[in-house]
Amino acid sequence: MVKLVLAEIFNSWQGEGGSLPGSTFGRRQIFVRFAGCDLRCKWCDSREYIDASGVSHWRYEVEPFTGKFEYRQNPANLEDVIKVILHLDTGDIHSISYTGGEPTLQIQALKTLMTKMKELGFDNFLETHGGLPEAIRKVANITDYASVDIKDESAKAAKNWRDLVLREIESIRILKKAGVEVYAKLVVTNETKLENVRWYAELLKGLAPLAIQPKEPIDISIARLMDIYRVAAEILGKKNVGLSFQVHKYLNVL
Ligand SMILES: C[S@@+](CC[C@H](N)C(=O)[O-])C[C@H]1O[C@@H](n2cnc3c(N)ncnc32)[C@H](O)[C@@H]1O
Ligand SMILES: Nc1nc2[nH]cc(C(=O)O)c2c(=O)[nH]1
Ligand code: SF4
Ligand SMILES: [Mg+2]
Repeated sequence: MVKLVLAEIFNSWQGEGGSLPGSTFGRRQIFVRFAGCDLRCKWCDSREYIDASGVSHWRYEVEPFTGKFEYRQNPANLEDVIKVILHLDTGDIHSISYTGGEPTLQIQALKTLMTKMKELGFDNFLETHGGLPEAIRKVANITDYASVDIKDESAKAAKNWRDLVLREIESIRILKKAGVEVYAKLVVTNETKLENVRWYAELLKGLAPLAIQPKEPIDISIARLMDIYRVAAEILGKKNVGLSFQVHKYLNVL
């Protein structure tokens, strides 16, 4: 039987991605948040879920936006997960979002769930750090949309940060080749270096658009954000860069 180590399932609006192609910002989604991550971004807002061994239960919304949850023990059964997703289907669901933690760490279970959701008529949106291109390859042909983070040096996500960025680019290449609508997301901080932004933009040129997302809570200055944007646009082209904010946090929804 297929098992998944999950954190939560809920129904909301996609709050990130801005207006770039590949973004599903503002669309209704059912979010499936996987537990466990192999990176340690210093500003991660899902920190309580990145050590999977500490996530004994997953929770699911009883009804959308009620704030009422029920809890089940991990690992979850695929059948229960599908039942919960279908119960949360409000009839206006654009796509199912797989996030985390890092969903691609449980690639076999993720692939089974994504395949099942396609069979049930849903589109798949993958939110990933992209650091595992070999895993990405296994789900590329059942993914409709993907947001792949490029981890900035200031995130201090991993020891070999440059290698991580190159793997993220490789994941984007694999997704694009499979026909996925993919964009890259860069979370920027007041420590983000312009020379690094130039490097990411060179790597992404001709490959995917870039959403620049200020780290929350926002402390980067507007002047700095403008500099980062301009440097990226000079290399990627004016139409291939945009801002993204975590709008769900302003709405106070999940
Ligand atoms: C929690 S991560 C899970 C998916 C995957 N592990 C990743 O990092 O892409 C979901 C998204 O939230 C973003 N994020 C997490 N914490 C953030 C923060 N404090 N400010 C802005 N974006 C944040 C991540 O960069 C990522 O794009
Ligand atoms: N509404 C909403 N939009 C989101 N976009 C990315 C999210 C994530 O944590 O992956 C997220 C999330 O947790 N909630
Ligand atoms: S990769 Fe994603 S889940 Fe993992 S620590 Fe970074 S932001 Fe959090
Ligand atoms: Mg989030």
